[in-house]
Amino acid sequence: MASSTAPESGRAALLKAFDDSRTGVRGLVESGVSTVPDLFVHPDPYASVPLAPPGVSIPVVDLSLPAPLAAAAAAEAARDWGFFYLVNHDALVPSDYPGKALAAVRAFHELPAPDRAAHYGRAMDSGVSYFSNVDLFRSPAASWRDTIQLGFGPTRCEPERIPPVCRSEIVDWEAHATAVARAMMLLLCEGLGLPEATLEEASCLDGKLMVCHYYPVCPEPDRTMGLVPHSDPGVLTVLAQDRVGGLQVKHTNQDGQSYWVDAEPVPGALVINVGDLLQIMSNDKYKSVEHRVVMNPGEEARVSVGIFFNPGKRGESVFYGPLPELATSENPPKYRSFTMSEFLGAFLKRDLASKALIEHFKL
Ligand SMILES: O=C(O)CCC(=O)C(=O)O
Ligand SMILES: [Fe+2]
Repeated sequence: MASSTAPESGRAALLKAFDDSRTGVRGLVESGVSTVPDLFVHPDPYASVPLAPPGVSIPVVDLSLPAPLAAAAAAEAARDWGFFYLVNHDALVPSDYPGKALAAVRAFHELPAPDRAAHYGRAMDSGVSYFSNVDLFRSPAASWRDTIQLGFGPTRCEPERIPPVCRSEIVDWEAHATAVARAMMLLLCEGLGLPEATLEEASCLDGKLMVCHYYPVCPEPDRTMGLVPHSDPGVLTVLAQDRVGGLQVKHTNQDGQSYWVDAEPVPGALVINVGDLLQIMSNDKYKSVEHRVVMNPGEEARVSVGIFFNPGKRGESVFYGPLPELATSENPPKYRSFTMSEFLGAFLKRDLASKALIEHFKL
């Protein structure tokens, strides 16, 4: 591997060779790497912001509470943390999910290399792709992660393109997670004093991208990251994680101190988070916050499945911005309006890191 001072062209050639291997980071591990290759080395990945003191945790929203109480809890969590655990969602999610989907995704990523390689590629024409690092050719350092990505709206992927080993579980989970997202959007609207169908009527359940991540075991966990700090661009994310752990959420407390809080796996809990578009639509009432995935030092690879919910209406005459009810003369709009093609274009131009997307639309 090239040293970190290798000329840019050397790095580009190494990235291409890695991508051409078609087997992802899991393939590197299978080939027996005992160090993190330079392409994946992040300079001082864990330096900037300290870890939270023990006992600090993201809030919990209990769906078995009466609706007004659950709405108040969701609104408070979305305002103060941008993240929460959702528990007691058994009216919406069968008890064998999301476990069945997580196990099926693991089974895909642990298929023999040639079977995975057959699916590898970055094109999303069929709505399904398997690759390592969505921003591989744009980011300063690659991360220790492989992903199956699937579009479920506004155009739905061709189900027969989903690898058979995880096909039915992924399709089932998409339906269950959508039921959860609908319930969350109702609560979050209620928490803003809006008619409960406001977000759904703005088509926010109709654009869906699913990411099925696999974070292989890492020989030098302190030198790389699973996923760099970023905020999610969409409206709302529903995330299921297995029991390995590694997700961290940045939180600033009332004294203005920022730290990373472990979103440890909680059995029976989903993780829900606010995306940049919901921060914009809520005119900053709700916050989209940075999160990242650190490498776990253990002997087990981590699996997570996220679904990003976005507006499905993409026409050039459909504009998104602060909801009119929330942008008043006392509380003027903090963002300008834009079409989804402008929004997604701005998102695709950057690497994953930073919250620059929201700044781009700030008034
Ligand atoms: O793997 C995780 O826990 C987080 C994934 C995530 O933040 C993302 O895909 O945007
Ligand atoms: Fe994320």
